[in-house]
Amino acid sequence: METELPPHAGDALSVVDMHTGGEPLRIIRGGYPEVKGDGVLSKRRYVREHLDHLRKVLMYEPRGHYDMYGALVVDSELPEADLGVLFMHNEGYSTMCGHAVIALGRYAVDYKLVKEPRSPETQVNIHCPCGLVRAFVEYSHGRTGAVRFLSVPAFAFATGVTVTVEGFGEVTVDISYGGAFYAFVDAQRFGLDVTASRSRDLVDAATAVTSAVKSQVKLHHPTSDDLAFLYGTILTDGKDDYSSEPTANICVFAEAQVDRSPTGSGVTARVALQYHKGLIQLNQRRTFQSGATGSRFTGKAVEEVECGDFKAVVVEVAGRAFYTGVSCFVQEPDDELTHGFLLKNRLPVWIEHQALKESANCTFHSVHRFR
Ligand SMILES: O=C(O)[C@H]1NCC[C@@H]1O
Repeated sequence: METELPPHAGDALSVVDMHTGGEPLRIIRGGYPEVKGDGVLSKRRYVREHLDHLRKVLMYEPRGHYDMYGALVVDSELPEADLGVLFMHNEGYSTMCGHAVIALGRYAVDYKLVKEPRSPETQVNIHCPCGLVRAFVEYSHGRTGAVRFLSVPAFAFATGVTVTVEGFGEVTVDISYGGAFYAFVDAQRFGLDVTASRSRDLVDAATAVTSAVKSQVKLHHPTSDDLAFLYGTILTDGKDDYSSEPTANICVFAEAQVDRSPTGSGVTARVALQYHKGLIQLNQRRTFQSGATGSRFTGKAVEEVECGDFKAVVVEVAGRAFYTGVSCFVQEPDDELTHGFLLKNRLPVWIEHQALKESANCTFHSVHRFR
């Protein structure tokens, strides 16, 4: 189908839209300028400094929405990578995204970014900012299906850290890394239920925790300072002991953005945490359910590895992604809203004023790190 473009200026941006467990993924296919940089991490810095206006065009309204998520395929410096990728959301560029890896696995096979698809699974090596993630895409009779991926080394960073949370007092959290750092808290601490409470209440509690951890706990990653930041807070149903029943969680990341999926990097971090606490064994698979949509991923720790000083695990996460459409976006020079906008009603007022990102004049807890 040939699409006739309406009046516009500059390059049109073409995308393929997918969703994984309800979480959108807008994959940029064309119209994006060259991304400079020697490697995926330096390309991530480049787009942040030079091309951030295009993230807003594609993620924000009127073309996207507050919770839109995107991926830009880039060249990777790793010989074993089939593709590199940069992730984008309502606040910037994340370092890992499991729901995107699940969608990109299918996309890479369907759009021929890998040479020869193989049955029953085609391996797609995706170089994410956090490192190389190996995806395995079901492939049969020319059709792609479910995807599983093996994470970068994941580890419990600290458990039982008490922070002072605006509006809630002292809250004890665990912090774990699954390609991005998350704080984990049982939603019951706030009198909430991850599957039944109003999203607004879950967002307020999780955002307050994120803000507190960001200002009170200093994070560290053994391989790169670019990875050492808190991406969000995951509220759980507290069901961390092994069970064949699903356990639910909801992830609030970036600027109070709500993941509709069970969160691939969050499942990775949560499995690492459960393994660290001795609650699950290697190869013991658990099912993780999104508190937002009920969609499910599975996750299991498959191998013990080291990551700097940390005892880490490789986690396998599995899920399904689906195509929702293709679009071509344009801009008109006399449209005063063409650059994109967000309704600023998601953050609690006190956080908007205090600015989530402020890190100056913070007192950091020194936390016990696991070796
Ligand atoms: O599945 C994930 O890992 C991602 N979903 C949105 C937030 C995380 O980056």
